[in-house]
Amino acid sequence: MDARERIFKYQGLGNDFIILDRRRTGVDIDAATSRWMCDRRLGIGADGVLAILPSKNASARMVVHNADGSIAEMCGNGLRCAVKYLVDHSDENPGRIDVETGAGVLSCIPGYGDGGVIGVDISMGPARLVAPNLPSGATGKPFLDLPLPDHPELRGSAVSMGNPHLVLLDQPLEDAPRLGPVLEVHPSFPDRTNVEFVRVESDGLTVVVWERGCGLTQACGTGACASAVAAVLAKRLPADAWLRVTLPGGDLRIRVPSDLSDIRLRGPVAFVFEGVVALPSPR
Ligand SMILES: N[C@H](CCC[C@H](N)C(=O)O)C(=O)O
Repeated sequence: MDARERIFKYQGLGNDFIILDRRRTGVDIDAATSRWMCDRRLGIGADGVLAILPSKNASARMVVHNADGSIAEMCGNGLRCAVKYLVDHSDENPGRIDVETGAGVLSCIPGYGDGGVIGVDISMGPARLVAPNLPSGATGKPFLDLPLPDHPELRGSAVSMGNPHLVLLDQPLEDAPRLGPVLEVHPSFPDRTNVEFVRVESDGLTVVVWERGCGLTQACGTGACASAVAAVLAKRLPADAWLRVTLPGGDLRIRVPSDLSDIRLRGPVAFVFEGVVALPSPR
């Protein structure tokens, strides 16, 4: 019989994740297993799986598996879920938890309420305008023009939060289902990309995200950060201020320092359920 193990479902603004705690064995899951787990009909259902593994440099290491089985460097909503899970399963209420991610070791500050951790404030590290997972032409310019078959040339901002983002300021939000899948696989991005459709408002942003490896999601933490960075670079919103970013699932708060050195992300998180699943042993 396949090995049975406990799984935990958490969500941040409706961006939902299955957590697998593999700190004892250090064994991650493969792409086929994460695809099955995320399948909302044949499996458990989620935008992704977060494997919690041992770390030499932090309390734990988080590996982000997208619903299509691909691995992402970083996930802002997922990290809030992982931090709540770690506190829920410890005897303390720490003031800070460091977690190792594909974007480095990130410091997280849990916010406590009646139900334990109800929100997390993350120092997301730097936003990068030049990175191996961004277009080679993205030489630190805030904008790049993307040739697209049968679409007027799009002007977007390529921003890496560890994972790649193409931010389209003032692109109609309703274009996301049509243009998102086309831009996700734009050849300028070596490892595909997340795509943000952004309406800039006087006091913040409204954003719809087509996520790499997931499609449309209710919220995207790194996407909210990348969108705020693009708006600050374009001088449409102020640096060094907490900005509202409204997504279909609700609001996140983002703070972009003028040097882009450490982007701050603040938002809610919730436990959904715990279960037992028979996972195929790793092939
Ligand atoms: N699909 C993303 C990872 C999840 C990011 C998102 N859920 C967040 O909260 O940052 C990628 O392939 O880069």
